[in-house]
Amino acid sequence: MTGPASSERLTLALCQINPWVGDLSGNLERLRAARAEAARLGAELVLATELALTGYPPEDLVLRDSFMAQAREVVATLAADTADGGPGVIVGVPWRSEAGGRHNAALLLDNGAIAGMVFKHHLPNYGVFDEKRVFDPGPKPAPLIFRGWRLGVMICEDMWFPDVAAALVAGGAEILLVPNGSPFDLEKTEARLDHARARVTESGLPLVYVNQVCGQDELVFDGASFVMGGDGALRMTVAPWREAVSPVVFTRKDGRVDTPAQPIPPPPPVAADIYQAMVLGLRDYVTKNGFPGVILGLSGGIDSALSAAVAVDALGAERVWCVMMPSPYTSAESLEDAAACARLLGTRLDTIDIGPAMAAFGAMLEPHFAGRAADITEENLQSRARGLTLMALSNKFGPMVLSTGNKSEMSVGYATLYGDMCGGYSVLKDVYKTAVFAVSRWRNANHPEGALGPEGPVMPERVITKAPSAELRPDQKDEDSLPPYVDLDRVLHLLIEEQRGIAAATAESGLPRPLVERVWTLLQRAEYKRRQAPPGVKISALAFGRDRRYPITHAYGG
Ligand SMILES: Nc1ncnc2c1ncn2[C@@H]1O[C@H](COP(=O)(O)OP(=O)(O)OC[C@H]2O[C@@H]([n+]3cccc(C(=O)O)c3)[C@H](O)[C@@H]2O)[C@@H](O)[C@H]1O
Ligand SMILES: Nc1ncnc2c1ncn2[C@@H]1O[C@H](COP(=O)(O)OP(=O)(O)OP(=O)(O)O)[C@@H](O)[C@H]1O
Ligand SMILES: NC(=O)CC[C@H](N)C(=O)O
Repeated sequence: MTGPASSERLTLALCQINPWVGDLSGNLERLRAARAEAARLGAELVLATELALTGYPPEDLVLRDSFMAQAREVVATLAADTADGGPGVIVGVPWRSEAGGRHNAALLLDNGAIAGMVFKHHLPNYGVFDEKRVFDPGPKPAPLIFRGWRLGVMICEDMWFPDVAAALVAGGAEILLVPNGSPFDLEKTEARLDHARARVTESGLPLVYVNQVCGQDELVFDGASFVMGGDGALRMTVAPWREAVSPVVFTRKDGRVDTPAQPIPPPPPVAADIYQAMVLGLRDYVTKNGFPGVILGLSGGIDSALSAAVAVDALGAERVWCVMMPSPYTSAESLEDAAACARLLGTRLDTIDIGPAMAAFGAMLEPHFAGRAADITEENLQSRARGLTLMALSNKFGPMVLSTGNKSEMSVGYATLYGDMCGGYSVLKDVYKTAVFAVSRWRNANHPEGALGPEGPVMPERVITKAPSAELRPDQKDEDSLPPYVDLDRVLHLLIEEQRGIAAATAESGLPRPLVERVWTLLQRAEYKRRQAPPGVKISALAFGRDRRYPITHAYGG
């Protein structure tokens, strides 16, 4: 089916795959498999994602000469494959130019050789990106010539500005091809489509956008590749959150290049995207770091219930181990709810009473605490007894501890260092508590595509409707010490994602200024805790960590 493209027709395969950062030989095999599938589907050209041969983002790995040398060897192997008369490949790889620059490059491989290359011109250096640290910017590219077609390749960020597309148009490009390593966040889909449409409107050319689908530390990439016609209308979308090799046939007629419109499904609901991001982020973190599974404290509360559900959907019930660790303050309701969650999810549930640990620490510290009333110290001891227990089980049996704190808690420091903050990874870290409720409801009513967990509900309704409580003292409720979560989350969103000051956040939220001031103070004061928190999936447009880098020590008052 394959062979040279006819002069009027080009079948291109969008290669939405999951490269592993640093696994060059594995990525070579992934690309070979995708190319074989593309050939089977009749494609003449495979469009892979940004830095597909090394995985994206490779960060400081590219500063190593040995890494760059290995990337070159893998390119030579893949280029040699294309001597078979099958599809050519446009593949992303870090590349040293003749002049010695280190570039984020896309290479065209065809007929057994490197047939052309472009270097990324705009290196993103904001938010989670640090590309200027490791790459040199390339010149504005010229179109690559492939079997009689002039292909305008612009790498990810290069689509976000007009100048690269303009240079490609000036060079006679007929189609714009955009390989991406574009991380998911809740505002990203719209931004990508807006930038793509702007480039199409300026150039009149069709545009092919292909993105990787994977989890990489705190980033998750949703795929969501698409093709846009020269009129700015979508011609085809690739389902997000899973790998795919999707062919698209372009025809050239009367000097215009186009592809027939395919049905475009409606975009998924926000809760579905948040859920799928957490599932893929956790699955790839656990799998790529070689853990047999995860272990977590299941309290009967909503955070651990949702974290457990995500873990089961990501890894399968047999790789998720839940532990209920009651104290004298644990209610019968919590014990029942934890048991019901584990039953619905089909996971193992052990019960380990932390009463003996509390008694032992109480006795050890008693002479030293003499004359001091019980306070938050004793509450934190309970949280730490649980953290210690989970860490011991992790050490003995190998599963990674899954941390369960959400973004509302991480914002205000409502979590215990070396206690419930123990863990290797967190799925809720960038999800506000109000979204935790919404996503839990969504999962109880839906079975996500590809999920390994149950078809039906994953937690009893009562877990969603009861008042959140840390149960660290009798009758404790979160809202005794925090504003109601709807108010807290509203203010946090204004202060964090919207970057408002106290006065603006007060005016926009309509909430009392002292409440906003208190949230601001808690937010600033908790930076030291966040620096010690485990990594977690970036979901919002401004996640803690690389995206929002505030000093721990500062005197700015908001
Ligand atoms: N700037 C800074 N740099 C470095 N360290 C700093 C620091 N400021 C305080 N510290 C240190 O941090 C420690 C205090 O932090 P930590 O020991 O964690 O304790 P702390 O933040 O005082 O208390 C834990 C909070 O989390 C809440 N909690 C706990 C457990 C579960 C939940 C839940 O529902 O999810 C909520 C609990 O109700 C309480 O409000 C002290 O040792 C203090 O010296
Ligand atoms: N009794 C318990 N048994 C097991 N784990 C617990 C228990 N209590 C707390 N944890 C662990 O500590 C985390 C912090 O929980 P806590 O109940 O203090 O507040 P939370 O943030 O409301 O969480 P959740 O909604 O899961 O209860 C829980 O998510 C859970 O992983
Ligand atoms: N890899 C990149 O260049 C990513 C930057 C781009 N603006 C995006 O997030 O989609």
